Amino acid sequence: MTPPVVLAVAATDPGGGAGLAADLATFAALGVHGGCVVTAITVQDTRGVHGIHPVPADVVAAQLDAVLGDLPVAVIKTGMLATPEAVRLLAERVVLARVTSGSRGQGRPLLVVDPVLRATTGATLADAAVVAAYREHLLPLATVVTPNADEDAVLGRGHGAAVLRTGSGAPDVLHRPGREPLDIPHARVATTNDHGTGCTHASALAAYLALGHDLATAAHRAADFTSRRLATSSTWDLGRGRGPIAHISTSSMTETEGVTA
Ligand SMILES: Nc1ncnc2c1ncn2[C@@H]1O[C@H](COP(=O)(O)OP(=O)(O)OP(=O)(O)O)[C@@H](O)[C@H]1O
Ligand SMILES: Cc1ncc(CO)c(N)n1
Repeated sequence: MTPPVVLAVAATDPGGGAGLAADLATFAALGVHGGCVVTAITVQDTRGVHGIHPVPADVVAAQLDAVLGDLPVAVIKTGMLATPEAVRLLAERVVLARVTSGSRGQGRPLLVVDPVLRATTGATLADAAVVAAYREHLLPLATVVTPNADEDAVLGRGHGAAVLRTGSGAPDVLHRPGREPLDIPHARVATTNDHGTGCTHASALAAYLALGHDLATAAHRAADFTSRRLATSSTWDLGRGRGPIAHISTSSMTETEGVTA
């Protein structure tokens, strides 16, 4: 069966924990085809972000036009967008894009915005101009935004999109316009091997939406998927800082047991 297509618009992480590596691994694990538009190359490791090199705006635009002009993108998931120009030109294309085949018919692709403003390590990943561009151009188009508590405070509300507020030890809370907030409980995993957790969670949410689940169901499943990945990485010893969240499952590790040992 032809899978739905989810397009990640985000940056690279050479260590493979966060950004596009997390997005594509999560899409593959959940059975959707993933595209990836690169907005920036980061220099980072599990200890911190050492450099961010934005891709020129016309090259971001050309990548988007290539994919959106060819594949039936059901859901667009954004991560680090790096510049206000990238935020704006993506928003312009989201308005014009149409899903030309697949389960969602002829409408606009759904839009999952993971506002990457700060890394787990505390590094700032977006400046005030990027935040302003999010507020003005992208958030009003979003199906759902997935800020953590800090990002929620920085971005504010009033843009009309649903908000799945994550992190800070409490359950995730899904806020939908005109409806009561809904708690999304998830099993808490005691681990510092969590680099890339936000990217993994938002990508799982995007994949479940592409598979046809409603927002509440997709949020429950994304929380469950993320907890299971953290449970897998909790026993790992990778990197000198906050190790990566697992992008492989316990069962795929069993399959390869002995091959690399
Ligand atoms: N230790 C944990 N155990 C279980 N779930 C977790 C844990 N840490 C985070 N999560 C879940 O993962 C999702 C994303 O987490 P969080 O909001 O902390 O990401 P983030 O701050 O955006 O991450 P990053 O900045 O690394 O991308 C949320 O659903 C959150 O509840
Ligand atoms: C590329 C990239 N995207 C997102 C994050 C947030 O964790 C990160 N550290 N790096």
